[in-house]
Amino acid sequence: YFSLSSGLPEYIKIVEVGPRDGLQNEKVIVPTDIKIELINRLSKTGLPAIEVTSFVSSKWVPQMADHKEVMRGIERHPGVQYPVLTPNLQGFHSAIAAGATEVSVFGAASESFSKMNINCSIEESIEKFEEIAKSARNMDIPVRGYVSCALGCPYEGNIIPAKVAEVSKRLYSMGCYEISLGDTIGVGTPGSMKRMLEAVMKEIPLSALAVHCHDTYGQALANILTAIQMGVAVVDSSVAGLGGCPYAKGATGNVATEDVIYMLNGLGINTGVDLYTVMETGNFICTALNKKTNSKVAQASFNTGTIH
Ligand SMILES: CC(C)(COP(=O)([O-])OP(=O)([O-])OC[C@H]1O[C@@H](n2cnc3c(N)ncnc32)[C@H](O)[C@@H]1OP(=O)([O-])[O-])[C@@H](O)C(=O)NCCC(=O)NCCSC(=O)C[C@@](C)(O)CC(=O)[O-]
Repeated sequence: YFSLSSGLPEYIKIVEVGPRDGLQNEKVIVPTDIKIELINRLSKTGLPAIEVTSFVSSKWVPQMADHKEVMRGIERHPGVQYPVLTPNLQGFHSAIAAGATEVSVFGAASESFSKMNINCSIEESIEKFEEIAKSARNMDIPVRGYVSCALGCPYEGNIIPAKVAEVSKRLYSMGCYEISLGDTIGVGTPGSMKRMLEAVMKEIPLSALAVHCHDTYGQALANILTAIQMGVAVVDSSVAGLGGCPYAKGATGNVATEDVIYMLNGLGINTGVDLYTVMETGNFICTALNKKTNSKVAQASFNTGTIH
């Protein structure tokens, strides 16, 4: 739904990826009860979707080894989606057995990244995702699809928009209800975001697109603004700007949920999310991890004691 006056979406759905993308790269294993409390607190902020964990190999990503316990331990709030990452049928079946009701498959627009991240080529990954999509369809489980390296790859550098469009189309055609376009290493700019989205929008309805921006080069909010000006109405973000992919060296955190909400509030766009409660949750997880928040809005508010 667009506001006629601004040309921007009236409502933006925020997909909170902090408990998964935010924590997966933390070196010290975060206790399971802290992860559960983080998700329970996030559930009370008005966020419509919270990515809980990944059903991946604990040898590859040790931080996500407690996926079953986290999935089983959280309180689920009505109206909130709790997706989990599943790279293959094995992960899908474990996720469902642990009570997951939505899954995400995660592909890439770069061959090298696909190999490094999930140990198979793009083509092989599509076959695995098709198996998941088929089983999910039979069980009425919604599947979300990620495309990593949409604006650049840590191994290959530039990625052409046509490749992003091609992988996105394959995920959409197999039944993914939404395609989240990941700027995995945060190298994109409003220019490259626009070119990439123009290519993807030729293949996929705008209503099925999301953007997932990392802030490595400080471009995330500008890139998100570009995407929403083009009509994208789903934005992934991470509380306190935690995050980074273990297979994308040097990639810093995801864009902070607090900063996205602050920008959207300023644009008069509804998210249904309470900024103050998200900031308190950011404070909770940063204290638990003994680190400083990456959210500029949280830093400013704590420094000045006010929220604008
Ligand atoms: C995909 C695999 C498992 C392939 O790993 P593999 O070694 O090729 O798997 P395999 O099928 O050959 O099996 C080898 C072993 O892994 C086990 N295994 C096999 N599958 C599973 C599973 N699902 N869960 C648990 N265990 C599993 C399997 O049971 C076996 O165990 P063993 O017999 O040796 O004891 C591996 O490469 C992996 O776990 N990769 C982790 C990838 C990951 O989590 N990356 C970070 C998330 S992606 C991201 O952050 C980007 C994103 C989404 O945020 C968007 C963006 O910013 O771009």
